[in-house]
Amino acid sequence: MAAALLSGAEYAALAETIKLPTEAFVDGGFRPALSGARFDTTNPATGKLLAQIAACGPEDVDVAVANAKAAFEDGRWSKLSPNERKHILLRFADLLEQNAHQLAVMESLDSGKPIRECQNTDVPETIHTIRWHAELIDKIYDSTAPVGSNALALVVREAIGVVGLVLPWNFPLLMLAWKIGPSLAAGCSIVVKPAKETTLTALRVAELAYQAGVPAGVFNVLPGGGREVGEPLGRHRDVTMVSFTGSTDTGRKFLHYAAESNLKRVVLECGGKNPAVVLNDVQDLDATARHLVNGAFWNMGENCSASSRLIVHADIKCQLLERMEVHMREWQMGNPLDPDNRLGAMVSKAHFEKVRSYLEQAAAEKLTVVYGGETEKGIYVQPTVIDGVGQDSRLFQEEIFGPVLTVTTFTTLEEAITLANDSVYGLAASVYTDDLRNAIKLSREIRAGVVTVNCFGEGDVTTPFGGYKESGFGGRDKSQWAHDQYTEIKTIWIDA
Ligand SMILES: NC(=O)C1=CN([C@@H]2O[C@H](COP(=O)(O)OP(=O)(O)OC[C@H]3O[C@@H](n4cnc5c(N)ncnc54)[C@H](O)[C@@H]3O)[C@@H](O)[C@H]2O)C=CC1
Ligand code: BAL
Repeated sequence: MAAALLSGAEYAALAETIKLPTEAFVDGGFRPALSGARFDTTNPATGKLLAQIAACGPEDVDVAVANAKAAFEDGRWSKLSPNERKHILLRFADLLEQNAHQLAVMESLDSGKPIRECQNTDVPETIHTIRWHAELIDKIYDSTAPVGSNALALVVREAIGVVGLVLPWNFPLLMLAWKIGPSLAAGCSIVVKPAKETTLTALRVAELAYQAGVPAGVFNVLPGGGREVGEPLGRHRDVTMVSFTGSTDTGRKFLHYAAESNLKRVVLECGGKNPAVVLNDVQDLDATARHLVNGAFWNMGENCSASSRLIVHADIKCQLLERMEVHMREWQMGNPLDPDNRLGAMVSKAHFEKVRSYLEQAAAEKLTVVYGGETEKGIYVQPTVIDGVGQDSRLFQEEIFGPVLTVTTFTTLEEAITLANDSVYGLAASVYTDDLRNAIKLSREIRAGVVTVNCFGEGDVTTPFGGYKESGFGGRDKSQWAHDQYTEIKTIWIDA
């Protein structure tokens, strides 16, 4: 359950009093980068300096991985019984819950996300994810193979070893949870590399895990850049697996790092350009409009599964856009610490400029801006709907990762399927129809890892999340399938 929202004044007061973590977390304690280097982290909504954070490098990766490996090999975590790990992780979830307001404020300050989302979604989902994987771990059975009576063949799962978890900035807490939940439950030791833009909550979470009883060396966090920390982790020979969420371009690099080092397992959760297909049989246009607005603009569209391409039957486009406009008026934008706001700031000036460049591209292509289209204060982007976007437009093909929804029309179901699948990505899709046969056909024919019908979402912790095509590689986050990522399968054959 989410903790109750505070008032804007209470959040502002809390923001002033929180002691922000600034050091790397290695071997159970905070320590500066070995080089002594630091980088500035600012509040994107105000541009004000929040903290100067340890800027780790390859030498810090070596130390953290050595500690993680020592912890894995001596078994202080990996060889505890699943039940023992479960109890520590449940204590960890309780500590997260006790610090819910603090974590929500840190997340909002660091990323520009609206506090109401941090408090109502990111923090409670993070806690729920840790609890769910903790509860799962002592309920997964190993197997016996169907061999003859002269032997016993066991198929057992074992933790994969030292895992590098490389994170994006759009859901700093939740992506951390999706990866630490199953990896810690399985018994792995982990080295987390948060995005440089959003480091704070990962550091605090590691401290809370240690306080809950996760032993020193098991959960390490190294702030720093992709080149300085991400690449050395990806290339380290003692790292047996990397789980990554971020852009497809960077994901590709981890495959190179693995190929050029120790063939570590690589799991990638990358970009998306997700279609929302609306058929003209849909009865409840208002509910459809509400879901579409949520799908496109939740988290400012900084979401790999955002419904960013509306593919709508030509007959109902105008009515649908009118209904959507009504809902969009409810999405107030501004100070992320004001709980009335549903849209906050873009995560960084650089990302703001990227999103703005697509608004300029729309103008260059002479596309019709139906709603929004403006920026505010050099860091906010209005929720924007752009009509008449053809398949060849960059706006149709490229991941904008901002609050920009393109609109394209179709007249036949086959045309809708072709448009939906016309993407290098295949992460998520939504279909809106009251015809069950059409719902089944579209759900089956759209090449995406998650398809929602008459709603937008990513399922919950019980359902796997990951993509087809260039959206993903190697495994799934969430659900019992996430455990597959972090475990090896071993055969033990015993002759009679
Ligand atoms: N799938 C998703 O959820 C995300 C997608 N993106 C997409 O990527 C675009 C660019 O955002 P970025 O922050 O630049 O994403 P990114 O993919 O570069 O960053 C993700 C993580 O990879 C690390 N990294 C970056 N370069 C690396 C390298 N050469 N070797 C190892 N690690 C490296 C980063 O420090 C960060 O921790 C966004 O505009 C968006 O389109 C960004 C974040 C999340
Ligand atoms: N929406 C959760 C996955 C992601 O955006 O990275």
